[in-house]
Amino acid sequence: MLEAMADVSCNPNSASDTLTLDGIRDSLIRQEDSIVFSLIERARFPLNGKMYHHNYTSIPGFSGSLVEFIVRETEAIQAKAGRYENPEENPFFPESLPRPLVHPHKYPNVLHPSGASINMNKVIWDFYFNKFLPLLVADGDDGNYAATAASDLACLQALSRRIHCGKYVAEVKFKDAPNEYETPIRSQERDTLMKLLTFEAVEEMVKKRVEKKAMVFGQEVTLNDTNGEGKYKIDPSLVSRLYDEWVMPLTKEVEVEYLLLRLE
Ligand SMILES: O=C(O)C(=O)C[C@]1(C(=O)O)C=C[C@@H](O)C=C1
Repeated sequence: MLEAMADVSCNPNSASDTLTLDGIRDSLIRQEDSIVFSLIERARFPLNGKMYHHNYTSIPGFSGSLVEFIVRETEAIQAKAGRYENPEENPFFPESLPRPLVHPHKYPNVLHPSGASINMNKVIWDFYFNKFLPLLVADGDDGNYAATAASDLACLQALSRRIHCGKYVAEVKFKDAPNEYETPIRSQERDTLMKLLTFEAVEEMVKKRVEKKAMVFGQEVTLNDTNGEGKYKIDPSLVSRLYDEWVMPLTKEVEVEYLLLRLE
């Protein structure tokens, strides 16, 4: 019998669920699995660099890279199916997305309304393609552009969802200690807010855990006892670096942005 698993979403499932820091941290832990698996999938392909060049494709009526074309088109289909009605989801190309065609699901929204204006996806796009991806995958071109772009999008969506959960973390931290947060919010002190919401010991645990997950999920599984010792599908220390340099700093950036708008 399957036991109930930690919920992957930060948004409560029903209006009666209360937001707690422990609950959100459990969701962030579960999302680590999705992120590590998506990176393992992307690493099956080489860089396939042509996909990212602006002038490589000549798609009628479209100007941009092939990966941008695929992401825009996929987001448009997913928008029609209601993906962005969920307050946890943020599109990479929010301009002119089609309206949902399906019956709307009523997502409880526990966030302050200004939270909806925070979208860090341009920064996520930039670090993912320009800094992180070349470290994750081998050089080369195997021509599997559509499949590679689909796996890039899976990574981007998993990272974006996790980073934007910063809105929920900030909401719960504010509700737990409004007196501590109100003064720096009123005087718009970013550095004070950043210090208040940072827990270094938690960050150290996150880095260690994601590195371990990359080892466990990315090992070669064989039927003898060796299990491909020491050979991993992605470099475990790179996953820890991903969290250290980009995922956690951007989550905190989302938290600060959210708090700065919290009393509007
Ligand atoms: O768990 C928290 O309190 C968070 O704010 C999340 C998070 C993270 O991104 O994992 C970010 C900041 C804290 O320093 C610790 C962890």
